[in-house]
Amino acid sequence: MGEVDAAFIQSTEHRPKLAVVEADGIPLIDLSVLNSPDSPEPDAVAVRPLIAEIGEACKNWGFFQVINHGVPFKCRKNLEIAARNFFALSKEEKKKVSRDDENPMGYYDSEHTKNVRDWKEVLDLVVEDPTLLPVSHEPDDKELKEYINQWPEYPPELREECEHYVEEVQKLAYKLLELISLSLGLPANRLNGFFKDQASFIRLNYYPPCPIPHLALGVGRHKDGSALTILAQDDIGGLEVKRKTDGEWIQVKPTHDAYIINVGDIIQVWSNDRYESVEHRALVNFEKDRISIPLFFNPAHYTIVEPLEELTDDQNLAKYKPYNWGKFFATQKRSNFQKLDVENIQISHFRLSEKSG
Ligand SMILES: O=C(O)CCC(=O)C(=O)O
Ligand SMILES: [Fe+2]
Repeated sequence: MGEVDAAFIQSTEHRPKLAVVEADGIPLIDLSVLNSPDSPEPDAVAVRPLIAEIGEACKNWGFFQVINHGVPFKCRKNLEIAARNFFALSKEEKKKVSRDDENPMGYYDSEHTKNVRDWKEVLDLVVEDPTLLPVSHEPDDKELKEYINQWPEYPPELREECEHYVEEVQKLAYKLLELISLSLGLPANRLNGFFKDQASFIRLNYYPPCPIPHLALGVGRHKDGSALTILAQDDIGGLEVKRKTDGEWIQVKPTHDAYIINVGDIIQVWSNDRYESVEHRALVNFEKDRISIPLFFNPAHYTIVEPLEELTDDQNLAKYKPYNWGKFFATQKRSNFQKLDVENIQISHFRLSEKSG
């Protein structure tokens, strides 16, 4: 294995199978009905089949792809190119915008998922600059800090491309939240209100070629703590989703100009488990590098996440205790930065019934 650090090696059961599993992929959903010139109300009759399709995809997969989503292709392509140019810089140059204890936004190449090192480099940015989040995971510590973006000097266009991209993708996020609300039988705007002081992040992921793709992962298996994640991947492929029906790891084949949408932990809790946040991971490639760009759509730090009252009653009791989103996030960050010997915080820790998540 030469000089590869043992911290990257997955235990046997978590190593990827590199042989392709040909199987039913995640649903591909066409949003063109939303883009018709008279832009229909989200609850118009013409949109109902789409709402049903989204509801089924959220219930059965927790993951789907969308096409004809309204985000201009050029805007995504430009950000991808700028991201590539950033990651092509020397380590020394990239480290000028390293994240640190003071500012958790920036560049890093040493993340661990479930205590195994990920084969990736990352630039993390907040969507609202600055974004307020708790300083500490301690429940009684009310102090907040500002998360601030560190923009690299090179390539100079990265900032503008990123801000433009975020603006466009957020429109898609709000449309999807409306459709998801409606699919749960709620008013279209029921979920959007939580995002007023949103603590959303955009992450530029870069996966360099890897000499041991059968032993390591770009990102180890995990669920997103977000409400919703909107992911752009390039045409290399590598994302795998754990299929709910049989626990098999299924590849998400790159589809031109599609976005991959996944239900995060927060929607799982809001929906009282009608929709589930599903495990996923990213494989790496022996020859090729890969870029992916998730936008983690999160509510304000002060949001108390709990099953929505409209979705619970005497027959369908709340399955989770309320939790504070900012504290959840701060706890997660704490165990990501250091390689802690504790299990990362999960929504299952707030579960009221016996079933574990
Ligand atoms: O690179 C990918 O395809 C997935 C990345 C991911 O799941 C994440 O950054 O949370
Ligand atoms: Fe993820």
